Amino acid sequence: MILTELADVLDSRRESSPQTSYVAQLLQSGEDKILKKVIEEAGEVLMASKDGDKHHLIKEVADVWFHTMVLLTYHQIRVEEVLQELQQRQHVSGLAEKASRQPQ
Ligand SMILES: N=c1c2ncn([C@@H]3O[C@H](COP(=O)(O)OP(=O)(O)OP(=O)(O)O)[C@@H](O)[C@H]3O)c2ncn1[C@@H]1O[C@H](COP(=O)(O)O)[C@@H](O)[C@H]1O
Repeated sequence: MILTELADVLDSRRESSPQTSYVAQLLQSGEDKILKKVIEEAGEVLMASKDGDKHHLIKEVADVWFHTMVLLTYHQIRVEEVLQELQQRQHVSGLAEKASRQPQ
């Protein structure tokens, strides 16, 4: 799956030179620089959503996903842990399911 493959590449960049790798550059710049990129890209998602160009929005969401994955790599958290969290929520929540359990 693309997210786990990307996570493997990001992990491998821990050892890379910042001169040849954007990810190594970010990881070595530290948490604040990575957080700044996440916030910056989230702002760009907002603008892309408002401008009504779906292709632009797709690109900006990809940028946010990518930079949040760099943040996970920085904290040595695997993307599978986030995927697992989302998967668990499928069984936990759901307004429709809650409504179906309410007495009529
Ligand atoms: N998915 C991406 C990806 N998306 C965006 N970017 C880079 O993110 C950077 C930031 O984009 P911006 O538009 O914000 O550019 P900027 O404002 O000049 O950047 P800053 O100076 O603020 O950091 C650009 O340099 C893009 O090339 C990415 N760089 C890498 N990847 C993936 O990460 C892998 C490893 O990359 P390297 O570490 O560079 O080999 C690659 O194989 C790709 O799969």
